[in-house]
Amino acid sequence: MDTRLALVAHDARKERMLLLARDYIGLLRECRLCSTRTTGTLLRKVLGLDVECMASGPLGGDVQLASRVISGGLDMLILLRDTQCAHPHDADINALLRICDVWNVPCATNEVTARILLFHAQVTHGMFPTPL
Ligand SMILES: O=C(CO)COP(=O)(O)O
Repeated sequence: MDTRLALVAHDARKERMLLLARDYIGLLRECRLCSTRTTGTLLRKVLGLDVECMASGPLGGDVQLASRVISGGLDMLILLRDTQCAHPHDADINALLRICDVWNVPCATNEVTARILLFHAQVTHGMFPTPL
């Protein structure tokens, strides 16, 4: 499977991201992974995953991921969002989520939806419905 998957977690969700990634480690090893810098570094160090790192979120990493969606280079986004505080780059986060909707890229912003998407990807080998 060659699914191109972006994994991003705000600080308050990084622990949950690691647990989620550990649960799906077999699937993730078969995907092409990219992340914002701090999330990606953690996934590399703690789980040994091969992750391409963009800039950190506050430094524009979400915008880099949005650009990748626009150029057709991303199949799925998991962005575990911290809803309890404002972020200096809220505009970038909203842009990334909007661009996923514009381009019909499956996108999860909470852990339960992320698990549903990963389960689906596992069962279908990364096949998502194509819009008509
Ligand atoms: O802020 C983020 C996404 O909006 C995450 O960035 P980091 O992975 O660099 O912490």
